[in-house]
This record gives sequence, structure tokens and C-alpha cells, in this order.
Amino acid sequence: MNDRRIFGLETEYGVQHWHPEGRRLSPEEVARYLFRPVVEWGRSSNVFVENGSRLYLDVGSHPEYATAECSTIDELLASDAAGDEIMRELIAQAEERMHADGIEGSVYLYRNNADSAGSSYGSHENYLLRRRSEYRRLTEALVPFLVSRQILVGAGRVVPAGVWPEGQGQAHYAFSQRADFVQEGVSSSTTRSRPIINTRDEPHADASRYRRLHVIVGDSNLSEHTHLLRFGATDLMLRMIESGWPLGDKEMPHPTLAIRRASHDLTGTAPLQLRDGAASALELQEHYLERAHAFVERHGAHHDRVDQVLDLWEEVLEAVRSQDTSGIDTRIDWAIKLRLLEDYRARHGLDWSSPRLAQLDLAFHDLARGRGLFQVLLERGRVDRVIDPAAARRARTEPPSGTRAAVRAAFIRRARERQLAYAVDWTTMKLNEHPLHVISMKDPFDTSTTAVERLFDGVVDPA
Ligand SMILES: Nc1ncnc2c1ncn2[C@@H]1O[C@H](COP(=O)(O)OP(=O)(O)OP(=O)(O)O)[C@@H](O)[C@H]1O
Ligand SMILES: [Mg+2]
Repeated sequence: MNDRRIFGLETEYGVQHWHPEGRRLSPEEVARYLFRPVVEWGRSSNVFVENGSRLYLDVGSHPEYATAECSTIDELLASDAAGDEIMRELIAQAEERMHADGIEGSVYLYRNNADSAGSSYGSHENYLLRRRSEYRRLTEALVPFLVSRQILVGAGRVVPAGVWPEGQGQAHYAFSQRADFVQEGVSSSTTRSRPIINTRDEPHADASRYRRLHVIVGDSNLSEHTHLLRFGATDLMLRMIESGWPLGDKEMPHPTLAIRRASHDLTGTAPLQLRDGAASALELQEHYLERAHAFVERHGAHHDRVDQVLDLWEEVLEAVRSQDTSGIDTRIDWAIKLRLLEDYRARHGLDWSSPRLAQLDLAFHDLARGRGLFQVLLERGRVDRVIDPAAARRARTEPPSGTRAAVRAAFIRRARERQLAYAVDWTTMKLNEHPLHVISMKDPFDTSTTAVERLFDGVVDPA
């Protein structure tokens, strides 16, 4: 069994300008300010940066950072944290320029999944698969796992009255931000129909050998442990499916209904319809965890955080089962947020319908240090970390070392040292002045920089 996989995480951010009296800029205007320095050095609002990751502004107003290809979860956590840092730097520069233009107020940056206008934006996971795996079977087998996974790794949401059950229902707290926006199970469209898995076949690699699985159902997570569980458990699921490990026949005929039911039921016990019978989110996850334990016992752990993933998986299920989240409320997003809101609710005697709670929910996702509520908990040591903060700081400029991202970063560094314009995507790189010398990187595990050296030492600076 090949033990290595590529992971990547794409995060779309929400931005908002706030001014107590003056005119507030629209999110589109804010995004344009944010990307001005990017356009100045990269000549585009779609660039690859020095750590090998992609930074861009699509149509609309949600800046996106896509981590470089990572071959371990630790690399992924670091590369992802670097994205938040880059966005903070862009915010600081944008505010300076705005103030220079006479526009007062502050820019808020949110790592969440819905704005006040009711539109949703994503947190997309990417997993490398071998082409030979039966893709259709794999995605079908993954859907019930992904539908129930939100009880592990949802980011938590204050739900206003009238949302669930649809058109009615009291205000309450739910596991997931994204669940109510999901419109399909497995489909090739991302924006129009918002599926759980997007099947558009863009492997960003040798298409005869690889596929890229694009999971777009996840919430934007904040805590490193929640990311660890999200990627660690999903990777274990993929390994089990790829190796034909028996997972039982858990086909889910109505995933969009099931995902809503599971999200709005904090007990984890609401029955979700399967093709044969029904199972709750808790039962489904207990089943997958039992299978994963047996799988790891048979095949051994394939990386050094497998035991931690399995333990955390069990701890979260135990918390849901016992309705006691005190064991996970420093590690799992929905539980961290729930504790904060419950404390506030108790102190002020508030009902879930209070607008104060919806504001705190939003403030939880504010990325500003010293202001965003999750950031403050982190700074006060009330949230546990997985990686050394120094590793996250290094990842701002350094690529993950085990993938072609290292080659891309070497190319970008040398091009920028010489102030040469370049064009890069996930699999190719070239200098605009030397359009015939395209470097192709079809194998995401290839870390050889020979072609980059040949280009710069042989073509750009021949001896
Ligand atoms: N071969 C691969 N297998 C798995 N993940 C990959 C592979 N190549 C790149 N990735 C990761 O996939 C993500 C691609 O991000 P990007 O935003 O470009 O996604 P996209 O789906 O191609 O495009 P868009 O968001 O514009 O629709 C990155 O996080 C990257 O690290
Ligand atoms: Mg993207």
C-alpha cells in the first residue's frame, strides 16, 4: 500500500468594512483594496506566493487561499495558518491605504461560511487518489461518513428561528454552518448546486495515475485539533475504502435532508435514512470508528498522529453520547464555541434567539488578534494547539518540504530575486521572458529542483 497522500485546504474568507458613522465600503471594494499589493507585485489577483500556496480573488468578494500541496497533516496545519497570516497582513495594508485615501474605519476578516446577505462560501478539502480506485464507489461510500462527520468537526452555528424544521422551529445551536446550504450529494458543479463532493475531474497531476478528490461540504474550522480530526479521520476512511476494507452497506439516498437533520440535532441520535433502514449520526460514526480501529490494528499506523486521531474521534463521540462536552471544549470548534455561548447565555439569561448570541457567533470567527473571540481564547491558552507556533510562522515563507510545493517555492524565490515575471499553476511554471522553457511537475511527490536550477543557471544566467 502506498502510504503517502497529498492534502490541500482551500479557505474562502469573508470581509467587511465597519465605520461608526461614515459610509461603509462594500465587500467588493474592500476586496479590491486587499488585493492591491498582490496585483502590484504579481500583476494579477491570482498568484502563487513564496510558500508555494495560491492566493486569489475570484469574482465576488471572498478572497481565497489554497494551501500548497502537503504530504502530512502537520504540514497542512502550518501552511493553512500561514494563509490566515497572509490575510492579516493584507488587511493591515488595506486599512493603511484606505486611511491614506481618507476612508476611516476597520476591516474585519472572517473565517466562516456565511455572510449577512445569506450567501455561503467554502472550506474545500483536497485529497490525492490513485486513478485506479473505483471513484464512483469511493464517493458513494464516503457520503454517509461526510454527512455524519459534522458532529465531529462542525464549526457550530447559532440558528435563528424559522430555519429548522424548514420554515418553522425555534432558535437553537447546531453543529454545522455549511449543512443548510448543501443541495446535492455527489455532483460536478460547485457553485450552482453546492454538492458534498465535487466530481469535476481536475487532478492537478498526471491524469493517467491520479485523481483529486474535492470535498466541499466542510465548515471553516479554526482549531488545529479540529483540522487534525477532520483530515485524519477522512484520510483513514479513504484508506479503508481504497483497500476494500468492509465498511458495511451504508448507502444514503437523501444526503441533503440527512445532513440538515444531523446538524440540527446536538444529541446525535436523530435517525438518518439509509437505503436499508436508518442510523443516527452517532451510530454511523461509532461504526466507522470501530472499522478504523480494526483497520489500524491489522495494517499498523501509517503516520505518527494516527493514535491521536483515533483517540480524539472517540472522545468527541463520547461527548455527544453523554452530552458532556467538557472533555473536548478546548479542541473541537463547535464545543469551544458552545461553551463560550452557554457561559454568556447563563450570565445574561439569554435565549438562543437573542441577537447578541448571533453577534458573538460571528465574532468567534473574526481573525483579528486580541479581538476575534477564538483568537483571544487561543492567546489565553484556552484552546489546545497541535503544532509548534514557530512551525506555523516559518510556513509563512517556507513551503512544505515533502511535495512539489518545495520546487515551486524555489522557482518563485529565484524569479523574485531577479525580479522576473513568471506564470505558475499547480503543475507548470515558466518565466515570461523564456516562454519555451516550461517546467512541468506532473508528480506531486517530486521534490527535485534540477529543472529549476537548469533554467536559472543554464538559461537565465548562463556561465
Ligand atoms: N494532485 C493533487 N492532489 C490533491 N490535492 C492537490 C493536488 N494538487 C494540488 N492540490 C491542492 O488542491 C488545492 C487546489 O486549490 P484551487 O483553489 O486551485 O482549487 P480548484 O478546485 O482547482 O480551483 P477553484 O477553487 O478555482 O475552483 C490546493 O489546496 C492544492 O494544494
Ligand atoms: Mg479554490
